[in-house]
Amino acid sequence: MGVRRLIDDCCGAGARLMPLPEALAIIDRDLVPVTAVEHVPLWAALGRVLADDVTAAVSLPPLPNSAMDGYAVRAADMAADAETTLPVVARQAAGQPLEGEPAPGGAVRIFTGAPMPDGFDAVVMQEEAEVLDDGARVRLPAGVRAGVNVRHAGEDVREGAVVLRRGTRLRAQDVAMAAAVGRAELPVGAPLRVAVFSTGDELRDPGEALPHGCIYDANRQALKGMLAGLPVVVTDLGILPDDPEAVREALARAAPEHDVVVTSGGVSVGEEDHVRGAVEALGAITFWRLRLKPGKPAALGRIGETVFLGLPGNPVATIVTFLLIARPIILRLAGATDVAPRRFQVPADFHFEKKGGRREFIRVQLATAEDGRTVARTLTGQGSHLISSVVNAHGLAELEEDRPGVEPGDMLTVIPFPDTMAG
Ligand SMILES: Nc1nc2c(c(=O)[nH]1)N[C@H]1C(S)=C(S)[C@@H](COP(=O)(O)OP(=O)(O)OC[C@H]3O[C@@H](n4cnc5c(N)ncnc54)[C@H](O)[C@@H]3O)O[C@H]1N2
Ligand code: MOO
Repeated sequence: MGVRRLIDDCCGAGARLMPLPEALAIIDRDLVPVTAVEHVPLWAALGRVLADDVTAAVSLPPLPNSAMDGYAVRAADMAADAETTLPVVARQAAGQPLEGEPAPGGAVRIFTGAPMPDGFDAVVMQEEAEVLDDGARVRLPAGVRAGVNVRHAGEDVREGAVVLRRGTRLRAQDVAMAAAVGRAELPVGAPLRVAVFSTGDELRDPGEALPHGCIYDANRQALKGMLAGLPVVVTDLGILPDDPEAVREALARAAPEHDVVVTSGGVSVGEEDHVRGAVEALGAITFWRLRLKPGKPAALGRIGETVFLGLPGNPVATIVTFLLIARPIILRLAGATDVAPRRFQVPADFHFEKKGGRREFIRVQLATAEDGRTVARTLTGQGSHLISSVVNAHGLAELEEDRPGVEPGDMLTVIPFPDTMAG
């Protein structure tokens, strides 16, 4: 008979914990976009997921045009090794009709963005031109070659080209591109309906009295804050008691009205943890318990057509599992194609001993070292109950299951926090 040892930071007493990549593969395989398509004006499209490719109705630029305020010329009229003086024969401003006759042997006063007159192929910026006779003539430097300071038609975008791909989560620059190619509206996925609630008899909302043994509910605020950056409408269903009936009833009521229900707390193994049981009674659990730190008790399931996400109660575990699992799920259901968090390689500036065989996500700050390089640092303890560890961080460093720890100079994979959490 072997002697059972006390488990500190365990991988679970016997139970198999699913590795994170396996859980993400299930999400990839099983979850498909659920949102309907709606057409919205550009200002409402920001942050939404594009439901169809956008093709350019016009080339950008539509015509060859000047990159500078100055004088348009024909390179053939210019001396290669000497200054050239030309009469100013016409004027072309952006958005205005051409004034005068842009004849060969003359220069055209031109402004940034104005179309190049036919046959003119170079622009001298006005700082390099000497204006003579009150602007009737201009002396231009030697060596002006065809093409200088001219923007070519279609050099940015060709008419008919796909400029934005379906599945893109629209950023300011994407909306700018849509506008530039003439789109006033875009087809986007309807916002996902997401319900959020917390579980735990010990929880009170800030502003309420705090009886002995109680704490304020931080997780609902964290979840709503992180959801604020996603294409969703959120229903806040408040705090549920540690009571199986109440949890089951709340889930049964919320599920038909929402695409996703996210809970925090009550998914671990204690007899006060009722969330998983309620989901099993109403639907099915897809996975429960991951080889992940923090976040081991995270659960994914279904209640009817609704996706259920049970995030662990420790606040840092809630935040980490939201970023690693809930956020990609929500983006995927919303039709986005690029759903994985971005990862960057950054050298570590600290020593850290990793315990256990879970994939661990520690909170790091990105700082500038003395030699000017960006490095990852840790400032505080890493317990999953320590909210200051996320407050003082810019992102998560990912330590693979079999990694013994971190030494200064080691390369780390860092996931920066998304916008609503970034500093
Ligand atoms: N015997 C075991 N105990 C625990 C295990 C385990 O494997 N065996 N796992 C631990 C891990 S890891 C985590 S994470 C937690 C998660 O448990 P639950 O999801 O059931 O969460 P609760 O027990 O309800 O709460 C855990 C912790 O977090 C606090 N909490 C909960 N909700 C909130 C909230 N909305 N705002 C702020 N803080 C919250 C709660 O008071 C507890 O302190 O289980 C471990 N236990
Ligand atoms: O380690 Mo638990 O997984 O989040 O606190």
